[in-house]
Amino acid sequence: MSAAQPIGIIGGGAWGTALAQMVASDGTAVRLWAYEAEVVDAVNRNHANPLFLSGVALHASIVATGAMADLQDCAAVLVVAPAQHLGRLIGELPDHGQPLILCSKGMEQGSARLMNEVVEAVGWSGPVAVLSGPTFAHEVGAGLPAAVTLAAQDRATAEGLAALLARPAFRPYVSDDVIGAEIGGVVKNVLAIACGVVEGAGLGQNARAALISRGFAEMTRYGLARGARLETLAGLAGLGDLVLTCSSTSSRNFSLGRGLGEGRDAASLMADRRTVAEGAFSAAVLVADAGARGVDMPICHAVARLIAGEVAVREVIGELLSRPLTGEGWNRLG
Ligand SMILES: NC(=O)c1ccc[n+]([C@@H]2O[C@H](COP(=O)([O-])OP(=O)(O)OC[C@H]3O[C@@H](n4cnc5c(N)ncnc54)[C@H](O)[C@@H]3O)[C@@H](O)[C@H]2O)c1
Ligand SMILES: O=P(O)(O)OC[C@H](O)CO
Repeated sequence: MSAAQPIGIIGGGAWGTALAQMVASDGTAVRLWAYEAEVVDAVNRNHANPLFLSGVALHASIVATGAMADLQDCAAVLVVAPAQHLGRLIGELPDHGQPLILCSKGMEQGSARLMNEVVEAVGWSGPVAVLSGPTFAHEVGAGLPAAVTLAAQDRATAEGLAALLARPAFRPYVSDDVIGAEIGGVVKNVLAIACGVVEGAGLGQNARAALISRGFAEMTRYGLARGARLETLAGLAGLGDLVLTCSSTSSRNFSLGRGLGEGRDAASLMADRRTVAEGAFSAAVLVADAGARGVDMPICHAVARLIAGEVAVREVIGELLSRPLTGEGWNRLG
């Protein structure tokens, strides 16, 4: 890794573009791979990405490309593609052992793989890290302060990448808990949909707070079952991101849930959007994987059924409220 080399980014959506802006804020050269030719064109001609991050004047050191080979000499590559496309895109990136920093928050449908497991299956030869935390793209793009978890199995790798990415308004906290950092992001997206439903159905703020607390218990049960550490789940990538995403209509997951709570159906809500609400793609595979591990996730299960159109909002709320009374501890399975 050398500071003189450019930093690569795969994904010209809101988050990839905001990260490009953050990295370039000290003059660092950034190569931004984007799927849409119109994004490549707008970044290179107008230093803007009106399709995904409007209103941000991008630094001139950000150069966009549609050719993955243009990222091969980068010091590190941030991977910010939607989770269902990540494996395919990394397979197109020339592998010279450069570090990958996974910034997507999702689980692969079919395989139930977390993003670091997808990369492992591709056979990437270099170090792999996960960057996750409470970070709305439009705020980071505007240069507002944010803190994230940056996790890699090898602590020296995490520290090196944290030094490469840290900026005055962007503060990575290093960790060696890759699984915990990923699970926080996956589960909070599903729970944010549930919180949106609570808002859309007008169930009140008490219900929202209860859902965040019981949702965190689900995140913790599942995370611990997969070997994550409690301190990670209670940190930026877990509870921190859960609180952010469950509290704001800036969240695409929350706003999808709000539409469901207002009585619209998932298929039409999803068809209406260009942006990705990862929780809609992760919910079913997450609860299936949790079930296979003997972990009960009733709120996430309710979201999966709503997304699939299997149940109406009123019905699912009635089911959740009529579950048998139980203890509050997060180590119990049910
Ligand atoms: N937006 C945020 O605030 C934010 C913050 C943290 C993490 N994330 C995560 O970052 C990831 C990317 O989200 P985003 O917000 O940057 O995206 P976005 O919702 O702004 O845009 C959609 C993205 O999907 C891409 N895309 C669509 N079809 C594609 C295809 N067939 N192949 C490859 N790419 C395709 C588009 O090019 C675009 O980059 C997600 O996993 C998300 O959870 C987002
Ligand atoms: O808009 P959302 O719901 O994808 O959330 C964006 C980020 O993950 C918040 O940290």
